[in-house]
Amino acid sequence: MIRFRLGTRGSPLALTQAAMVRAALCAAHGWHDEEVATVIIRTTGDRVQDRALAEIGGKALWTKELDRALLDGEIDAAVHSMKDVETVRPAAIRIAATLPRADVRDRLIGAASVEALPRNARVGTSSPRRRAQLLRLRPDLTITLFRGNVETRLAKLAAGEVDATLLAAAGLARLGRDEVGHAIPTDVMLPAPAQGAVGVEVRAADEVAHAAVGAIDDPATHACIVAERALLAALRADCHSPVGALASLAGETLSLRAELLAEDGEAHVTGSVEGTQGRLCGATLAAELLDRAPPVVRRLFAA
Ligand SMILES: NCc1[nH]cc(CCC(=O)O)c1CC(=O)O
Repeated sequence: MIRFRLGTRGSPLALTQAAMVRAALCAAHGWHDEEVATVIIRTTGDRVQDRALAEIGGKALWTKELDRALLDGEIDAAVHSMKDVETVRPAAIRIAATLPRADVRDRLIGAASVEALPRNARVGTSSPRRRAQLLRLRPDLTITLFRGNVETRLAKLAAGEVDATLLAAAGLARLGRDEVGHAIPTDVMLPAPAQGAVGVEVRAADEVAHAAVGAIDDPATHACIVAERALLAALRADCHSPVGALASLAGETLSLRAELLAEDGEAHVTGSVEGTQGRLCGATLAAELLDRAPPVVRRLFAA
């Protein structure tokens, strides 16, 4: 008997994350593996491999089809890498759980550190944040567009298309590739908001699914993700914006750090805030950063 249907993208990373959610649900409710169905949903982002995602312009590249399947009742919940989830979600959908967060850092593959990259090295990434952060530290680098799932990128690197690339430690670890590359400390490069967090969304009106999924929520991770996403929302930014952000929780106190950059890293602004309320921390820090941002940075963002 199928008790619960989990929707996911079909990439190896997405399937691994869906399996983690399934295992957590089974452990929490005493269900058997075969009682949780994994429904693979193909998304626009999976089909478009050759252009920068930011260039396509459309948002919701990874979530639109999962949202539709969820709202149509084809699935009971959708599993996401939270960093790919749009800043503003439909009112009929809500985040019911985040799994305990993995290593939040990026890993550099191809050199031991950003400083150790050879002069004028070519680094492949399609992330505007990683591009801006790298160019800020190393204006001599050539950043080239790099797409595809984790294994594709590692293959392109091995084939010599670029000298180095950056990938999230969390994704590498989930694919059993944790030994690849070198972790970049978060004080050198702040990760993307919500990097390393797997989230599960349900229909806002589905109390049964909400309760079932809520049982696997990690409240500390959830609080941090709320703060980081609130910052993005206040900036009217999304996962294609040159923004790094990282929250941590000590007791009741949230600490949120963030960085906004110009596209080519020629200017940036960083700051931090502490508080007990994630949404307020995010909004406060966003306003404070916008206030201090150089014009070339400010014009990329909101308000
Ligand atoms: N944008 C792709 C994406 N979305 C989530 C992860 C990694 C897993 C995570 O951050 O939870 C990745 C790959 C990467 O950035 O290297």
